[in-house]
Amino acid sequence: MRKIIVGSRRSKLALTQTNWVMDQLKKIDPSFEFEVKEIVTKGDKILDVTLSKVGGKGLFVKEIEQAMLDKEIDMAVHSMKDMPAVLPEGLTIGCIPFREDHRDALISKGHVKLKDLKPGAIIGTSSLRRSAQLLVQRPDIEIKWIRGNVDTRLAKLETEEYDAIILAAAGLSRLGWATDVVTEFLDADICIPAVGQGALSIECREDDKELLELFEKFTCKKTERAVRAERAFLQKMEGGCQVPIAGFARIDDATDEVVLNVLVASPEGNDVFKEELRGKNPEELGNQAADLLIEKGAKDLIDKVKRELEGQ
Ligand SMILES: NCc1[nH]cc(CCC(=O)O)c1CC(=O)O
Repeated sequence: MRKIIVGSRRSKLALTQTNWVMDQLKKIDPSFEFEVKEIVTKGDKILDVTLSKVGGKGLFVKEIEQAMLDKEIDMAVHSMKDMPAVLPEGLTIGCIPFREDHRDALISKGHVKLKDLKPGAIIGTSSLRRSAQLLVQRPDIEIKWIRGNVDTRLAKLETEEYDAIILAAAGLSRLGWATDVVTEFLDADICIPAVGQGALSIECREDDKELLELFEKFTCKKTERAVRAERAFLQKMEGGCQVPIAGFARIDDATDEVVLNVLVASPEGNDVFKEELRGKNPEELGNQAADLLIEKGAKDLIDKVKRELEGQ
């Protein structure tokens, strides 16, 4: 019997996801034992600054990865969308389980839909991706940054001046919120999700054969293929948090192709580069999608936003 130490952030969402994965793995092979080790990451300590200004995605993941390399922990469960495009040497995403809801959800006071919100309505989000795409639909609304975990944000909708907030549907359901809190699920034609949104990433050391063998039985091949296309796109696009970038792929069962929707936009939603591509090979498709956006001018946009940030 091998005891696996599972590193997790201390947030309710992280612990819920981690415990769920541990239960599932235990069911698949009862000869493994699992124990959680909580790790407080930099991203959890910084609560009052926009994430993009303090170093983006990696913040939630880096310290957990270091603990894995140091063998203090054996594996970790992350929200796929929090994973940087490139992993440190020696670690691998050993398992991508079945992805449930990939969509963003609008939650508004009085259940008013996006198209019916009054002009000047205040929407809470701290995601450039969400704000840019909302502004494309509704240039007359106002975006106000909001921070905190999912439950905190829902509380702020009640107590602060927000008319609506946007959250990932997957996070809500994992935390036990019934779908009726959601006013409107936003489909990819309105708001393309973040790369990996709704999916989980189970990370371990590359040479941990035993765990990798176990993970194989918990992998969802379709989700894995889709996420590989999304992440290839992300990597090629060099997307940090500074520029709104979105990518979502699904499998078309009729043709067995990966269908990838991607977007790069200016923060205000004035310039939008958006494409849908299909193909058999996920990595090729992701690269192709990035090349296409770059050719259309998305790279200039990214460089411009980077220069503006550096000049600040
Ligand atoms: N930004 C933080 C974050 N990281 C993962 C989720 C949960 C959903 C998911 O796994 O994609 C959330 C909450 C949210 O965006 O509403």
